[in-house]
Amino acid sequence: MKMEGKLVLVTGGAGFIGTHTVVQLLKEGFRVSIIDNFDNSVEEALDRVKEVVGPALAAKIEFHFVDLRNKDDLEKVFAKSKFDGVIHFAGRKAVGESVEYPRRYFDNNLIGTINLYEVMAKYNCKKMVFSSSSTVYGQPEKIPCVEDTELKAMNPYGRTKLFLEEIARDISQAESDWQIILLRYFNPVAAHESGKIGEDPKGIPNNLMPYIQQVAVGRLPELNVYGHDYPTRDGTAIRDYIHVMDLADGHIAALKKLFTPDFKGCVPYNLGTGRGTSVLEMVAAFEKASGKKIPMKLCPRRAGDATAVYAAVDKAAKELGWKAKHGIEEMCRDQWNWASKNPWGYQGKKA
Ligand SMILES: NC(=O)c1ccc[n+]([C@@H]2O[C@H](COP(=O)([O-])OP(=O)(O)OC[C@H]3O[C@@H](n4cnc5c(N)ncnc54)[C@H](O)[C@@H]3O)[C@@H](O)[C@H]2O)c1
Ligand SMILES: O=c1ccn([C@@H]2O[C@H](COP(=O)(O)OP(=O)(O)O[C@H]3O[C@H](CO)[C@H](O)[C@H](O)[C@H]3O)[C@@H](O)[C@H]2O)c(=O)[nH]1
Repeated sequence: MKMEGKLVLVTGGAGFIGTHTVVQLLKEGFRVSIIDNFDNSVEEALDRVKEVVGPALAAKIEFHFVDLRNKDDLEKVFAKSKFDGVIHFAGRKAVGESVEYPRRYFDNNLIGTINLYEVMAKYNCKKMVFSSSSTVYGQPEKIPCVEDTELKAMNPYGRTKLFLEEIARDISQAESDWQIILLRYFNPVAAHESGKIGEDPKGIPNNLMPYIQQVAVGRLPELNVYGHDYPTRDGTAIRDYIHVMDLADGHIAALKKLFTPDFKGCVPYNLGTGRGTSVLEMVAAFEKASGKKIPMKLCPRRAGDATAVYAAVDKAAKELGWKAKHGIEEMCRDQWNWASKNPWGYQGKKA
């Protein structure tokens, strides 16, 4: 299907998954309009995206410094351009922070998204790809997680994703002209093969791969392994890590699906590999890819962590024609390529 020239609004386009998806959208022929407030990102990330795609495709990007919670600013963006669809990444995503500051999460994730739906409706733009998360499966009783199992939130961040899924379902039930795809990401890792863009968390990382990366480059002394008494093959917890470029391609597949005449309503899809990897296996793969030793400390379990989570991948394969291509070795290779070229992230080491 020809996507040439279609204009997509990407909220949170300066963030980790957003930057990688913008690269793939441009390569696919889309024009891209980005909204971001740099709450968890920096302008340099967008300059790097332009470097990666080159000047001809870079000319197809426009950027709006807008906070989704400001509905008037959001309206101005919609008043200027007619969008063919929206990919909605913008939001806060740290579980621990959400437990400590729940209102921050309800304010940003809920109000921002509700504003977006209101303005999309007003400007008759009704195709949406929404960033959901495997967090909506809670502590899954059955793995692999299939899309139509009962959903459960374990913390305020997870609750915002669950509420926003429910809101999407309600809207599409009441107004049949909406077409919405909910993408439930498993554990996104790695970086673009160029090593020019990647994940650059502010402060001490919460997630495993950015933490390992910072140990490897000497920013942190050792990795705390949270839990070594899980009923798994080596005692550490199991997750479904997915290369961010596969994830980006999953968004292209979802967007294309929204442009097919037969697509109706609001449909969830898992984006994972279907394969589980333990913490120790991930560390070993990273050590091999980087040639760096990762010192580790075995620690008690982290509150709220599930033993094992991985995706059922058949639905996305069958209905979106999408499958993850990269394995753990390639994920670690590309993570290290980004880390070794940018040990202190986009902005270098602060004096
Ligand atoms: N990375 C993961 O592990 C993961 C897993 C599952 C789901 N998700 C979801 O995917 C989405 C993208 O995640 P990411 O890892 O790229 O996060 P990220 O923090 O790197 O990117 C989010 C971007 O949104 C922007 N933003 C936040 N609030 C905004 C607002 N009110 N207005 C405008 N811009 C705003 C931030 O500045 C940032 O650039 C999020 O919704 C997240 O919850 C991420
Ligand atoms: O320093 C660390 C960080 C993590 N882990 C372990 O590594 C595994 C993965 O942890 P992450 O924090 O990287 O990922 P989670 O699966 O806990 O959760 C992340 O991915 C989910 C999607 O599956 C949700 O989106 C959630 O919001 C997001 O934080 C867990 O067993 C965790 O205990 C460590 O041992 N040490």
